Amino acid sequence: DFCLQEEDTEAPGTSSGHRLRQVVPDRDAWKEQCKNLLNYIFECEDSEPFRQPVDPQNYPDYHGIIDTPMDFGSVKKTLGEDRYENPIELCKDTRLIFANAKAYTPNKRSKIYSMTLRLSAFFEEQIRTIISEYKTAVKSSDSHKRAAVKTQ
Ligand SMILES: COCCNC(=O)N1CCN(C(=O)c2ccco2)CC1
Repeated sequence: DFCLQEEDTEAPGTSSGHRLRQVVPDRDAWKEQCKNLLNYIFECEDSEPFRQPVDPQNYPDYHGIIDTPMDFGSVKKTLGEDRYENPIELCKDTRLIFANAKAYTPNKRSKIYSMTLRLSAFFEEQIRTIISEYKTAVKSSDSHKRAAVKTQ
């Protein structure tokens, strides 16, 4: 892992001349990665029933069965408004979309429910790397903080 050398705590380009270029994992990269993943999901036909909230006019029993409705439009809006702290929170909301469809569907062969099976398989494949890289970046930035404290 990366740790700060003595000279790294000084301002860049100090009297010590050139400095080693630091490669530090970016702990904010997950946001753009999730934006791109959501855009791809929005392009998928399978996401069509899940891009906006259910209209109770069309499904009067929906809100009696589903306690916490969720849809990809809401997830995208929350992300865009910086109301997710990390990709784990976004993953939790997205899994709610799939769990709601499984809870509401009258049977597991329904068209709408079958769309969530393909969509969730794809989402889980993609989000695992985003979360893994985020957790690595957080660990690395924590070690940077510990190293910096040591040098003070
Ligand atoms: C064009 O989209 C409008 C908003 N969505 C919507 O009305 N839905 C999506 C949620 N939903 C189900 O998960 C479901 C499972 C089995 C039958 O339905 C009910 C239908």
